[in-house]
Amino acid sequence: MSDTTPPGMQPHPGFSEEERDAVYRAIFTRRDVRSEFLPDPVPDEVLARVLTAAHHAPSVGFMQPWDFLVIRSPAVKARVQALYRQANEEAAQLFEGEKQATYRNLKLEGIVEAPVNLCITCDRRRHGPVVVGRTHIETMDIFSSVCAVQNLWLAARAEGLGVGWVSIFHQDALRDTLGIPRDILPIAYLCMGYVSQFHARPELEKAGWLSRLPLEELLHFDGWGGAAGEADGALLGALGKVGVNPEDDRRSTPGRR
Ligand SMILES: Cc1cc2c(cc1C)N(C[C@H](O)[C@H](O)[C@H](O)COP(=O)(O)O)c1[nH]c(=O)[nH]c(=O)c1N2
Repeated sequence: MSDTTPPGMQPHPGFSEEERDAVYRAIFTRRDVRSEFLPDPVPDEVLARVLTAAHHAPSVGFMQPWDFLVIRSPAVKARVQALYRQANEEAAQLFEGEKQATYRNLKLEGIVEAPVNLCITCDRRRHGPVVVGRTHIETMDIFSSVCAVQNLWLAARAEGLGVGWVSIFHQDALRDTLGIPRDILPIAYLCMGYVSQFHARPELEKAGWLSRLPLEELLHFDGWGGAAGEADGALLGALGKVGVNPEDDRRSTPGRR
């Protein structure tokens, strides 16, 4: 197979069925984790793999605008958690009545329990003001850093590691606490570690906050609001057959394989 591969090209574009299924399994079983972290340390080889996966994300103009802060110090984590608590109190006030009570019952971070915290940033000036692909939409650098977050999140899931994204912070306060320069944007604060188990469905869905929207209702054909034509019927039929994730919570996937 590789005999005919031209230099600089990959030997074969396809995945075996098993490899393909493993990718989808990582996607469909990835969860935002807040409560199930175990204290077990994350081996450096594993951390190196998920960070390298993040660094191999796509980026506008190959800008690679990210940096990765690896936070393991309990003192730093405690300071970050204090920022979260203050912001979360402000957040709770934004909801009224029963919704506020439900909000207050949600656990929305695992900063101290997770053995590793990561902050992924975006250097908006990396490689100068003109970047291929970012000439008209300036926020493309931010989107690129988010791609790194997603790569890391999926790689972590494949490693049996849970990741929780915490975004309830004043951005400047987070910057100051972590010594991040003013011109660098903190994109994601992530809590990561091995977990006792992964929830089968998003926790916000389990808590009755919101549920997954039907994908069919989010599809538009040949323009915004475009209805499905005859040619689109097979796609709509196929959507219903995609095996995703057991809806049954009892079948939550074990953290370690
Ligand atoms: C940009 C961004 C920001 C946040 C999140 C996600 C993303 C993409 N999520 C996680 C979010 O609640 C979760 O992804 C959804 O509820 C769907 O659940 P699963 O990720 O499928 O488990 C999240 N979760 C949380 O507990 N505290 C938070 O501050 C945030 N912030």
